[in-house]
Amino acid sequence: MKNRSRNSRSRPGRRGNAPRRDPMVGKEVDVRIADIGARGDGLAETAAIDGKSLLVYVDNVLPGDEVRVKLRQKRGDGYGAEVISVKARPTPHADAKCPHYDQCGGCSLQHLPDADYRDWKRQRAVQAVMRAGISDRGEAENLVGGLETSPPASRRRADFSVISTQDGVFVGFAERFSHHIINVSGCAVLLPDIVEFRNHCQSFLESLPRETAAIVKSIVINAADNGLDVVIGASADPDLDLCQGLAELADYADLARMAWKTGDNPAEPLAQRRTPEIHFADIAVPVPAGGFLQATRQGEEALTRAIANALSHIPARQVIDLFCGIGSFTFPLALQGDRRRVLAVEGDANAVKALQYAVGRASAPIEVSRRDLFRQPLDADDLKNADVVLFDPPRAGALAQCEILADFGPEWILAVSCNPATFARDIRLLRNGGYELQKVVPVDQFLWSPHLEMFAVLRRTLPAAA
Ligand SMILES: C[S@@+](CC[C@H](N)C(=O)[O-])C[C@H]1O[C@@H](n2cnc3c(N)ncnc32)[C@H](O)[C@@H]1O
Repeated sequence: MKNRSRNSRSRPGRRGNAPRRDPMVGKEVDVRIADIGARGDGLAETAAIDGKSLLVYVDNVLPGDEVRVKLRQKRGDGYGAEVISVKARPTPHADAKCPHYDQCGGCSLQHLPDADYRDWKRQRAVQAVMRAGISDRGEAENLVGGLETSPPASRRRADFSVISTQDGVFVGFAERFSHHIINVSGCAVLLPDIVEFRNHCQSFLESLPRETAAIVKSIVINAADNGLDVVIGASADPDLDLCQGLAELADYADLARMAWKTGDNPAEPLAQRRTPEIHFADIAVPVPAGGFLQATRQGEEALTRAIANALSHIPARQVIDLFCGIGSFTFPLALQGDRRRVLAVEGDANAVKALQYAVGRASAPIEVSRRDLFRQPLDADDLKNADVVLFDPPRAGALAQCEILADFGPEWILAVSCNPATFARDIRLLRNGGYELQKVVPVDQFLWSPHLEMFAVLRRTLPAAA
């Protein structure tokens, strides 16, 4: 059953200005899939239509597939398109691992045979290295190591959207090609505890009057080491009955904590049995409500291992950990292998507070600083005593900081990135400043999706600016 959201209704008063319908939308064409693009869709070129061939992006296909497609919506320089019929599939598609695969917009690459999937992901890293300026494919291939993949059922964070309509309650992810939310009562990538709690939430919301359930808009779940940490996002505050019902649900599911967040207000705890904690290098760190965690424990371990391997060749006493969050890498940097002094820098107040608390309890050689690294990156003076800088920015990358590192960075830089596009831009900047890219490790924490994390080692080969 579809959920009808306000977004999908036509808006009165705008009809007179409605844009003209694109005459290409709805056309049916035959295509042969040439490749899988960066967002995971099949890429194909149509035969000439009105004298011009078009690029189409097709979901759920493999290179070599011959399919008839219907053009849906304009997308960049081409059109998104939907398969109407299949003429040939020279490579058999892999069986879907998830019951919602046909509908869910989440992990769209389950139909790739495993070896092809792994190769496609690794090639995303090779392409990013080439976009960073290493144009020789052989050289780029040599720099990129094997893909580190997380297993199914290991994702420890879920951001579910929630919508309650006359057709029912929907707690899940957006459907492919639409804003409709589908119920994901089973999920091949999430930890089973998260899926089970999602199912409890749906039943609970279905038991409420519709206008009460309708204030709930999202459910964010982090799996801490000692239980689930849940934040319910809503458009209004809960009344006493709802608070009571939710506290009972939290108790029944043995959650570590449940919090409520109205609009942009801070999350307020509704029920807490234990402070949610996560361990880095055996140090327990309290997890802020809805705070950032690496998506899987295995992914975090792969990145930590890659950092440790790099540092085993680098004599480093002073390390700067930029965009450090609650310290996934900070504690291993300070406490594993050679002990090092670490300056850990982060913009989010809750993350800084949690990290400071854990550093104090562990008496670790770590100084924590809160700073907006987009507006106020570390300058030459801040960087002068560092042997190594590690950075792990959000998807936007670390442009402002890399501009300064290119001129004044230390001998070694370790870069972690969750976005191949900004990774390429930032690494290019550093290379132009005199760094050599020595190694890249691709880390797959988002199984069967186009997302990819990368770790890179860079060494200065030209002197820093005076
Ligand atoms: C990809 S996470 C990495 C966190 C940490 N390294 C880890 O592995 O857990 C990016 C971090 O950058 C922080 N961040 C985002 N924008 C920032 C900014 N402008 N200045 C400083 N930190 C920022 C986020 O709060 C988040 O903790």
